[in-house]
Amino acid sequence: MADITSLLGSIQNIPTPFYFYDLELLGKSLDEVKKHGLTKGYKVHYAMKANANPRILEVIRQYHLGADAVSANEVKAALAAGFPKEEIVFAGVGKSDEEIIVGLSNDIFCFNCESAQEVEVINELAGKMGKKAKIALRINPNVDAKTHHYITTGMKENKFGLPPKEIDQVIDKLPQLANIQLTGIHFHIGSQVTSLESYTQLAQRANDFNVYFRSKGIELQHVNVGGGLGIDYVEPKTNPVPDFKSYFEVFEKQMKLAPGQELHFELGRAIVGQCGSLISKVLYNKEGETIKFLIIDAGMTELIRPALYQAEHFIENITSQSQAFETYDVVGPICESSDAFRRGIELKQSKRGDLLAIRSAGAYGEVMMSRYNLRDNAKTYFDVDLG
Ligand SMILES: Cc1ncc(COP(=O)(O)O)c(C=O)c1O
Ligand SMILES: N[C@@H](CCCC[NH3+])C(=O)O
Repeated sequence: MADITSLLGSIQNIPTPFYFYDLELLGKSLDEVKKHGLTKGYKVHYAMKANANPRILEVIRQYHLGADAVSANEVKAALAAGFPKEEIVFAGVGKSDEEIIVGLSNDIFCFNCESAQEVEVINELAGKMGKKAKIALRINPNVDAKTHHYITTGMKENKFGLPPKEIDQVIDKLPQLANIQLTGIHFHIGSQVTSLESYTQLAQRANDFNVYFRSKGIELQHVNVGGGLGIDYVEPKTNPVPDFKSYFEVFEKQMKLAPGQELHFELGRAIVGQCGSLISKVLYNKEGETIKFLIIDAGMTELIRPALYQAEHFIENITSQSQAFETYDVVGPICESSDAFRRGIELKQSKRGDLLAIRSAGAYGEVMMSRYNLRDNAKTYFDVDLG
């Protein structure tokens, strides 16, 4: 495996902090997606919001995944990376008219719609352009994803998906919407989901809705069960590839599709999460009354997940020669108290100049960087270019 620890000789002069991507590991995850998902005839649209680095997109495209975009710019980035237009889904709770027009002009596969009003707006814009837009309705399945409350999306009352009362409203209106073709239904229960039981419930709810639409005379071409499969943030080195086999098996066992109906997925984090590490240098050791701080040169500007969701990423000192361990709070340089990566963790004794690897940073890392404090964006490096 082309991990950063085998490339230390090549990275000594790279300015920190930087993102390091292990494309070999990315390939291993994609091999599993292919083996347990694609070969069963499932369509997987990669959720680009997790990581839209062009090199990452290029690798993912080689495995013939489609793209799940949530902005016009993501649609454009998918096209630029070579994803065929008929394999691009455009999702998102608040698509602007301009963004919808980008999707329509490019004849993308489908818009995942999240309100009755959005369906009408797409119909109107498509009409003006002389097009027929394919849509899927995102339905709120009311399934508890048992994940952080900031990233659970499928419960009864939240901004995502159609509230149940709007489903019939859309179905009843369909005959008047001449520029809309309803081709599917869509669900997504949340992110970093580790309970397969939640997916079993989702599959059962998806079956119920599938039957309901058929009872209304609507033959759906696809059922999209979203993404959200979680990764192991605690022991990323033991479990570098998520258990795609068990994940896809849940749907294989549970889904009752009509003949010819396709099953679609939108995975992001599970595909790219473990292949990225944020590499940062120790700037200072500071001793409080009881706490030993390691002040490092990466902060919430490079990886916001700990500050935003109290997420805990595995951290290791990859250059220390010491055999002794110490307990540290690893904190960033930003003027915010929440700018802390981990508190009270054991690391090899660390000193100014040592390099730390913050693991599992391939998803929602680089894409969520900010320039707060006018910091420069971290650059990205790939295993295949080093060593
Ligand atoms: C609608 C939708 N689809 C797919 C995803 C991808 O999720 P994940 O990266 O957790 O697989 C998300 C993000 O949670 C989402 O909101
Ligand atoms: N950005 C979040 C997840 C949100 C997923 C997008 N719907 C994270 O880092 O975990």
